[in-house]
Amino acid sequence: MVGKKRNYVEDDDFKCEKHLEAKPPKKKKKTKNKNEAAAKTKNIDQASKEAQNEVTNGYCKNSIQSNYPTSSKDLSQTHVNGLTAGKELDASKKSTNISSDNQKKKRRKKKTASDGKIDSSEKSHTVNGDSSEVSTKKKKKRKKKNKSSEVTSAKTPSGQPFENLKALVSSETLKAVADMGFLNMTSIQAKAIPPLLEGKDVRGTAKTGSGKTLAFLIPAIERLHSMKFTPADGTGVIIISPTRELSMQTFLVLTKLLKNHSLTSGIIMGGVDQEQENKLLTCGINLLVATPGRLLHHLQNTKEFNIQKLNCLVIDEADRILDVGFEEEMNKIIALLPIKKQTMFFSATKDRKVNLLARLSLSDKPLEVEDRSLKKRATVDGLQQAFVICQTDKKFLILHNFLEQNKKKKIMVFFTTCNAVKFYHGILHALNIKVLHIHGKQKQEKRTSTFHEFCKSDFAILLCTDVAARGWDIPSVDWIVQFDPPEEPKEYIHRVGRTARAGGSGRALLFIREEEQGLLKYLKDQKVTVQRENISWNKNIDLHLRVQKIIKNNNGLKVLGTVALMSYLRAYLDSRHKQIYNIKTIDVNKLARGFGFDTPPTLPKKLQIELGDILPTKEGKSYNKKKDSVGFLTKNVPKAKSTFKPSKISKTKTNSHKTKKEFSAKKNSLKTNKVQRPKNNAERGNMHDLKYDRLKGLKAFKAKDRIFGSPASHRKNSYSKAVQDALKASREFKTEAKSKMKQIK
Ligand SMILES: Nc1ncnc2c1ncn2[C@@H]1O[C@H](COP(=O)(O)OP(=O)(O)OP(=O)(O)O)[C@@H](O)[C@H]1O
Repeated sequence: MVGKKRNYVEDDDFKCEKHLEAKPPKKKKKTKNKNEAAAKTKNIDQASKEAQNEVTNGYCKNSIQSNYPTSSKDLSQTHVNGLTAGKELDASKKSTNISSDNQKKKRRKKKTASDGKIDSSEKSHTVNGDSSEVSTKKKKKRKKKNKSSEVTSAKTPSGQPFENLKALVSSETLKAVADMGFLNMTSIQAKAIPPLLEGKDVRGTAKTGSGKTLAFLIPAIERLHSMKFTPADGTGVIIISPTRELSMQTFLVLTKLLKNHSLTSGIIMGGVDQEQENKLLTCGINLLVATPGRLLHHLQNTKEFNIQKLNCLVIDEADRILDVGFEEEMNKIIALLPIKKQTMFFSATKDRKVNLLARLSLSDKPLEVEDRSLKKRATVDGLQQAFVICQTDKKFLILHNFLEQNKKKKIMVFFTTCNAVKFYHGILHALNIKVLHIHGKQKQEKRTSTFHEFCKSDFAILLCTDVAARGWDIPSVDWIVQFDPPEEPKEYIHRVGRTARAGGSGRALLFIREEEQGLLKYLKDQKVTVQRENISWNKNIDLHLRVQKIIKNNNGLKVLGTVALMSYLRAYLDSRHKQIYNIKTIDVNKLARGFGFDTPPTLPKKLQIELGDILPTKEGKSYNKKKDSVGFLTKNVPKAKSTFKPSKISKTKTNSHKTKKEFSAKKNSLKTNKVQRPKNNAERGNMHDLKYDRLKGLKAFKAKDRIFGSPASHRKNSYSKAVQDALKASREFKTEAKSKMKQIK
């Protein structure tokens, strides 16, 4: 039972760090031989594993964090990497010192320079201790891997040190921050932490990867620490994040910061057993990280969820929370929370909707804290951005070429729809390119495991949707490729923000069609500079045929491709930014080729009608003519010249049905009757009567004559010969039928 004041994952996480700390260079230096050292490490590993199991088992019963033991470990591993890198840097510094000493000695001994080099490297091996056991290949890998960490250390913010907060922040928190390897505050941290510690409401905006998480977590922890919060006080801080992965990430940073505190922390989010979460909330979670939907559920249904003493509400990526349709939930959540509380909003971009939310939840006008450099440039300095203009059918060829050339890189490739991610994952897999994929329609377990696999990898390719665009702090991502431009233009900034984080460097490549260049104007307005680049794809001409073959032989992929193409069109149809994404500019043939189809697949009628409505049909210039040439849509949708107008029938389903039926009935009757076309109005009137007669029978025809009091003979003379013949035939038919009936009787 978790009744004591403690952080549930703390032990698990802490152990991970201990495990790493178990191999300090000094200890290794002392060991006499390699075997002894290896045995020692083994023992430590085993001991730590055993202890870890105990902890995990102990908490499995009571805490929700036990759902993510591996993820916690993995993530903490990646976070701890920074520390390890720091140590290695120190070690390398030592080794250089030693090497220079050696050189002096060698100079004294008049040895050759090359000898000196060898010796110095040998020395550095001794200093690093365990590195002698590591193969050179591994060392190279590690060096590469730590590149970004080195950059991070090199570019550690030169601002105020965290030590300056000594008077305001507890020693427990400061120690944890120091243990995380952070000495100086980033700009947003230096600006936001002091007013937040004073209890002010703050709306913070700063570039991606600038350390916003610590900026809101430190004051939130300090607030509860100063109030001596215990589990019996319930929840004092709620941190809302838009995605599950971001929640987990924030939660892990939180657990690191709470390492020396007795405050409790927990996480609730979609895709996790609610019963377990109920138990967790019953225990009293002081700092709670949550996704909006699940938080609302517990606020409405879990009686034990105690928020009476709620002090602080943090909304991370506030604009995204409203974008992804959580507006209603957020309004309800805010209505259910105590009015008197401190509120913090953080994001890399601003939105008008956030103003609305700010007005709803902040008691006074919030203090605007903004990274000054945002006014000059919306993205970080270490980021190189380029765009390539390509036609829809060439996009995949360029991507394939790009991935082939960057096999040893860590790459994220963004798509607009889940179906596109699934489809291209299948195709690349069939083309023997190993890729990971993540999207919103995946089960949570799969999503989490893929996320951690990508985090851990030195080089890997991750295909993803915008579910991965916000807040993910993945180490050493080299490239952000946007295969589809973002549906929401401001999402561009968040996508490219997954690289060049914390002072590091990275590159981004955007694929756009010529007609989508409106996005560049938007980006320019947002102070994002993107350079044009030309990328070759000529070598890949036969790739298109290979993809076609794959699709032909794999029905699953064929279906996925069709669905992905449909989703693409749907996204275009539904886009709010018609000035950038205009359906009229899409050439469906090229689009289909981009999805590996020779000719476009048959689309559902509903979508056909929607497309027909939107695309120019009168002129029949581009779309219809092109479609006709490959037979696309011609089966089901009439041509522009036809009297049948889709625009009329698309209003309601029932109406359209009627009109269609009437239309085809008229057409069929005209065909089967083979009646001559009427030459003048009089004849047209007679024709109508004749058709009426044919359709409804002679009886109805005569009854009509009776009603109007005009015998059929009255109009006889004006009838054309064909009409008279028809009348004669029907009369004959009638008498014949009568006589036959008599015979039967
Ligand atoms: N003071 C600091 N010094 C050095 N590195 C830091 C500091 N604070 C945070 N970091 C590191 O910077 C990286 C980015 O931090 P964080 O995820 O908080 O950024 P963010 O501004 O929230 O980004 P995003 O807008 O993408 O969510 C993390 O790896 C974190 O460990």
